[in-house]
Amino acid sequence: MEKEKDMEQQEKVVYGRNAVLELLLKKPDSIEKIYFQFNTSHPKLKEILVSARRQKLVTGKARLERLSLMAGTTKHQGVCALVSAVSYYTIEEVLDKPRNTFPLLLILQGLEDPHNIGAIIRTAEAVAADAVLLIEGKGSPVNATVHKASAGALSHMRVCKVKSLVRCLEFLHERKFLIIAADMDAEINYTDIDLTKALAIVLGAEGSGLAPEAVKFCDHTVRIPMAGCVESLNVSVTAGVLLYEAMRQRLA
Ligand SMILES: C[S@@+](CC[C@H](N)C(=O)[O-])C[C@H]1O[C@@H](n2cnc3c(N)ncnc32)[C@H](O)[C@@H]1O
Repeated sequence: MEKEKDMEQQEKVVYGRNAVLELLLKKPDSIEKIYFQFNTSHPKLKEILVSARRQKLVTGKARLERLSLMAGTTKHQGVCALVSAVSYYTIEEVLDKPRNTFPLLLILQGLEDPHNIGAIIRTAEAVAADAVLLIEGKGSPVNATVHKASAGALSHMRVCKVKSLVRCLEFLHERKFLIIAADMDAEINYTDIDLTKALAIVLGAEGSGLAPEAVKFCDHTVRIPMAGCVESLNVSVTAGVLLYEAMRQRLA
């Protein structure tokens, strides 16, 4: 209970019809969830609901009262938005000011578990990667659990939210990036690839794995060999192995 309360305090709540609508129109990327009081028929609430559904923002009403209390008011006018504290970057912004001569990017393709995302951001920061990219509308948003699991790394690591995986990969190809996708069934061993040039690593989701378009638009799929009985590694462990191999090669 204490832990849950602590997590909630790291989240920001925006309440009221005009404020939420404004946010939906101007900064929809910053919204994690919108909570409604469905028994109201105010036209602006309907407008918010339609827009929220169009933008695939999950809605619910269970926590509305609690959120409005956190916001310090009960005058929520029937709607509250939970806003992430993270400011997302564009890939162009990242590449205009790269951290590395040959940038190193991680693309998380719809990861559902915020603990994994946080752990990956932590490792990405440990190797001074340039950015972690998320796909809009796929997987978990950057929420309080991600913040916590990143152990502060989120304040240093740039996070981008891209609209389309395919367009992102095409863009990176144009910028001469080598794109590899981590796949336990791949033929190429991850140590057999030169990871020293501009590099983007695509990681698949915990349950569904890599999307076919990730495989189609990457240069290589690579495997981390496994000797035991399990079918795959945890995705954050995969990220750690690949990022440290990239760092090892770059420092050699
Ligand atoms: C838990 S796995 C996904 C397992 C999923 N059930 C499947 O069938 O693809 C999550 C992601 O971690 C990466 N991964 C896990 N084990 C790997 C390995 N041995 N080699 C390369 N990538 C791996 C892949 O990107 C995979 O999509």
